[in-house]
Amino acid sequence: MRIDVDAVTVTVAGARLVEDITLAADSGQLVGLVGPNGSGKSSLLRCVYRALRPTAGVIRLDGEDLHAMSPGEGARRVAALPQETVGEFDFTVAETVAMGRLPHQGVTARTTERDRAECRAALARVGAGHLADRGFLTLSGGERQRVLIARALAQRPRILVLDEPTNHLDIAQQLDVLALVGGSGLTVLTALHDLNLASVHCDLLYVIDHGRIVASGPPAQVLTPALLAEVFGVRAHRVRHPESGAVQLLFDRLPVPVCPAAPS
Ligand SMILES: Nc1ncnc2c1ncn2[C@@H]1O[C@H](COP(=O)(O)OP(=O)(O)OP(=O)(O)O)[C@@H](O)[C@H]1O
Repeated sequence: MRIDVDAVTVTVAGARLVEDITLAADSGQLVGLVGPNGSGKSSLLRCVYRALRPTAGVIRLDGEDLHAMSPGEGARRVAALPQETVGEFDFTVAETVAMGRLPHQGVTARTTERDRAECRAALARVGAGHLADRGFLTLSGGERQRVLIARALAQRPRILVLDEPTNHLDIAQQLDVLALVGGSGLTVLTALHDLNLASVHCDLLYVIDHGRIVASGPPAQVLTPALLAEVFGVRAHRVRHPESGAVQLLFDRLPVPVCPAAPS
């Protein structure tokens, strides 16, 4: 399923968080959103998983206005892994993943054998089948992250929205999660801070700065030293991965400009 974000602006309490953003992810693409802290990545993603409504602009899924859909219709198409998911209640892992099936259940919310099978399969895909009976709140950060990805997969969406999915994960798990979502066949829109992971795994990158898209394209075209200096304030050296040939980056901090002293 294709997603088109068309001229989306988000204003909250007079603050413009996202300004006139247009981007697209084609069916099956893994599209990365990169940008400094506070640049607006989460705010844009929140619009795509409908935690926020754009102040202007429209988001379309295969041409249909996402925000005109019912909550159930939206949830059968888009699943999300928000940046920080705070669970107050001590559900088991199996119960947590089962919440992903709610959009497929009628008003009775009756769990079927198919729901249970989908949940078991989703947990197995993220290598967390053995955690099914554990309390969610007893899990490590990395285990929680995998369970929440399983919940999103159990939802059987067409589009997956991930906000920093590699947070809390060790390096092997980071690589596994991105390979998993990249090979899922779903259209994936993800915020990522690790530009080297983004370079290897994303088909397309959008760079966001101060709420606006400032560059877009295939990673090797986008991640240039000039752009990284301007947007992130770092000096980047590009090297090629010796086996895959993918662009990888080594960083130095650029000197932070010193503000001239105010006249006394
Ligand atoms: N509800 C809100 N009210 C006011 N300002 C907000 C609100 N939500 C976010 N912001 C501000 O909007 C800006 C963009 O925040 P956002 O979380 O979208 O950035 P981000 O790129 O995801 O950042 P990070 O990489 O640190 O997660 C920040 O300055 C943030 O403080």
